[in-house]
Amino acid sequence: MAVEATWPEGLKLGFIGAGRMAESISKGVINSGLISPSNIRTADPSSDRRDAFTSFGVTVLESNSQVVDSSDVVVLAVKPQIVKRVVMDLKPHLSKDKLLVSIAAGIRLKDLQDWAGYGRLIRVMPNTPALIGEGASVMCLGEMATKEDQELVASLFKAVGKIWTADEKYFDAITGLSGSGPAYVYVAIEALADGGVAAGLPRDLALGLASQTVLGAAGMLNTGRHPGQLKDDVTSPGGTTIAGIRELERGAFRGTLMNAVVAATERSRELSES
Ligand SMILES: NC(=O)C1=CN([C@@H]2O[C@H](COP(=O)(O)OP(=O)(O)OC[C@H]3O[C@@H](n4cnc5c(N)ncnc54)[C@H](O)[C@@H]3O)[C@@H](O)[C@H]2O)C=CC1
Ligand SMILES: O=C(O)[C@@H]1CCC=N1
Repeated sequence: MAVEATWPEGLKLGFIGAGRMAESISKGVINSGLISPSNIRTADPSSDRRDAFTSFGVTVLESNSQVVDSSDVVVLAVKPQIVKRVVMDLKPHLSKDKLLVSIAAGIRLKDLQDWAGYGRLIRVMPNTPALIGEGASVMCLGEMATKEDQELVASLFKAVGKIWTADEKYFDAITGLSGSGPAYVYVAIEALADGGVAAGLPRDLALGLASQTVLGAAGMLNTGRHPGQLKDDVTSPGGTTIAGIRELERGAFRGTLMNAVVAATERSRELSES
């Protein structure tokens, strides 16, 4: 049986950076009922982003150091390129009583540990469907992270979807698959809708059908059946589906998706080496 997500009463969660991923996680945990907005705080140089967080009840502070000072768990949610500077600026405020969680693509635990000066760190690769409680997240633990820290972060991300623990060596590939993956699916939905329009459907109907078809097809995996079996169930001999699949194969659909995951993995690796 799945363990229920719990969050200790009054424990404060801070986000350094109030961008899209921080918003997906915050709204996801608020909507799940795990944490109330009054126990979440953030800071961001963009007034639009500050206003966005204020609008759903999160406390917006003046500086990153205020977020750290007033939080027990601090999520680094800025772009990978500025993580080093941000963490080094925060170093005087960081100490072992803070659990630091990084969601930055391509930023390794050992670098974070050097910059932060301690190892009570957890690295997580989430994805944006956390917003609707359907996120896919993976974590790996820094040297000093405890079993309780792992459970706390598991609770946080379980409230917004599914969470796995994996060795850090897999993180570039995880980023290329589940971190970036929602975007590949949106491109596919857009293309399916365009196909419907090309075949004469009104745009609204085409987009509605494309979205619901992808949602329903993904939900069918909960039956436990393999995607190949589910594909065969749709595909009548000499029918319409095999005519469509033949075109997909002609266009190297599978190879193209595989290459997309590998290209994103390589980009994550580059970010970790820069
Ligand atoms: N967007 C996604 O689907 C995913 C993003 N990530 C990671 O999450 C992190 C954030 O990405 P997004 O939310 O997409 O980016 P974003 O650009 O939406 O958010 C970053 C935020 O940081 C703010 N910021 C810039 N400088 C700052 C500073 N010095 N201090 C505090 N805030 C500052 C920006 O104004 C912006 O609002 C990245 O490291 C990314 O690799 C991880 C998984 C998925
Ligand atoms: O595109 C990016 O770099 C981030 C990391 C995973 C998803 N978005």
